[in-house]
Amino acid sequence: MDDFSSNRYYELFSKQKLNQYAIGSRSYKERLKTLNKLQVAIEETYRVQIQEALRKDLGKPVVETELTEIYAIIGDIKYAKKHLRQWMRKQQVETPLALLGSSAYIKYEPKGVCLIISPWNFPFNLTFGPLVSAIAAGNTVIIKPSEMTPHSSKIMASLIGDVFNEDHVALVQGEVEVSTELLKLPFNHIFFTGSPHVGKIVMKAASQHLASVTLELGGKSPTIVDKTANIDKAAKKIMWAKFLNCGQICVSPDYVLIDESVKTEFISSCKKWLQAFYNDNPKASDSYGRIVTDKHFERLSSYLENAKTLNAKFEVGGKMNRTSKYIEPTIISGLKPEAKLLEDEIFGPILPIVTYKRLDMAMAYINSKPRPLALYIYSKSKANTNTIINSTRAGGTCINNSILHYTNHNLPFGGINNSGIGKSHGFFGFKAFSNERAVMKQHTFGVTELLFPPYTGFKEKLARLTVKWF
Ligand SMILES: NC(=O)c1ccc[n+]([C@@H]2O[C@H](COP(=O)([O-])OP(=O)(O)OC[C@H]3O[C@@H](n4cnc5c(N)ncnc54)[C@H](O)[C@@H]3O)[C@@H](O)[C@H]2O)c1
Repeated sequence: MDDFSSNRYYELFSKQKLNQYAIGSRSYKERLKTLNKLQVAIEETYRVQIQEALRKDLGKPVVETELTEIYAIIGDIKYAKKHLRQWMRKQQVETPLALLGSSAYIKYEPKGVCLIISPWNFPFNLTFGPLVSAIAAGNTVIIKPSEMTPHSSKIMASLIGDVFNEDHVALVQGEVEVSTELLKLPFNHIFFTGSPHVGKIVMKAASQHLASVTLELGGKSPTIVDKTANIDKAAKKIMWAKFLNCGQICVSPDYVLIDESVKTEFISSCKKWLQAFYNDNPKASDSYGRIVTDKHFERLSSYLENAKTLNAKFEVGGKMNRTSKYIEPTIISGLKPEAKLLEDEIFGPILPIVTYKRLDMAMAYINSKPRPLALYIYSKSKANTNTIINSTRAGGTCINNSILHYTNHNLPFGGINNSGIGKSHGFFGFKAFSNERAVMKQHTFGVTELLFPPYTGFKEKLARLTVKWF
């Protein structure tokens, strides 16, 4: 249901604006208490409701919900709780000789009133993940989840209402108009997760108030499989990663670039693993999801039509059912460069296979496209792996696996240019929602005072000395 009223948003925003200093000055222990409250609500009170909502919105199997939504958020909360005291501490920095008699530190202070706009593919994970960073950093927050997963949004609204006062954290539901109205408000920081297309709209709106932004976007994440790779293991991991959440993951392997000499072996291993994962019948399998909306189903089926028109080879799958929004795990080779599957981010259970003759050709292909969020490498060769990493650019990379770099809280998560701006997770998320305030304190007489006007010949010599020696 749309919660659409610009006055209501202005009121909410104003309440949070007034309250931000009280929230921001809460102690470590108080922030910890808030994180604990959120953890209990997710882990205990709402756990079953979260599972049910995701089953209704995305046909998500319970195991996937547990791992990719509940475990992911609880992991974020636990990590933040473990490190928060240290993150909140003043970070002392060195003092250069020229500033003798002073000391300095960095204070991570809350940015203020923040907006989180989240997508539908992991509705809980991608809403609560940034929220954990935002509240750990001491901000107030307005959240706008995706309209495409209404059951999840409803549960999140209820959970947020239970845990927070609305002058600290509030959730508003609705479609594009709601985001548009919210984006008119002078937020201190906007954290957006979604498509590059909408990311540009968000950045433009943010520029009106010079709000800082974190943009977690998408794009085509390539997977290179070279001829030294363990082909069977690579196929197993890629089949898992590609068809998890029906391919509707920002870091899903979008397409495979494979040495032409190992393509046949790879495809036959892929077939074997798909049969094993889904008992040779994904449609009847509890382990396989569905496409989120009719619109996305139509988009994906148009890609398959386009591939057929261009005489591509369907190595696996291709069957669809409009009513249940089912698309079979599908692998396609022999695509012409102009195929839609090689142009748009797929975000669905279709895997194009592109062959290369030489590794440098694979890298040139990747570098001819916008910079990806993730680049995966399957190889036993250290030299090949290093060459690929050094000759390409990507938000993140996983070697001999896919997706899992996302789950390590010690790594920054985010894209580069078209795939995103800024980083999240762990300390990087805390930093995204903090202003790094530079504080310098003069204790005694400062050397710089010797250089105050009037500028005598002695001071000129002193200035030269400073440039030379300090
Ligand atoms: N980098 C990441 O962490 C990450 C994670 C998940 C998804 N994604 C990306 O998100 C995309 C899929 O998600 P989606 O379809 O929900 O993305 P989307 O960009 O269509 O929507 C994301 C959010 O923006 C809002 N929105 C849509 N149009 C808007 C507009 N014109 N103005 C303001 N707000 C608007 C939506 O209501 C939703 O809440 C893919 O590109 C995927 O790669 C990125």
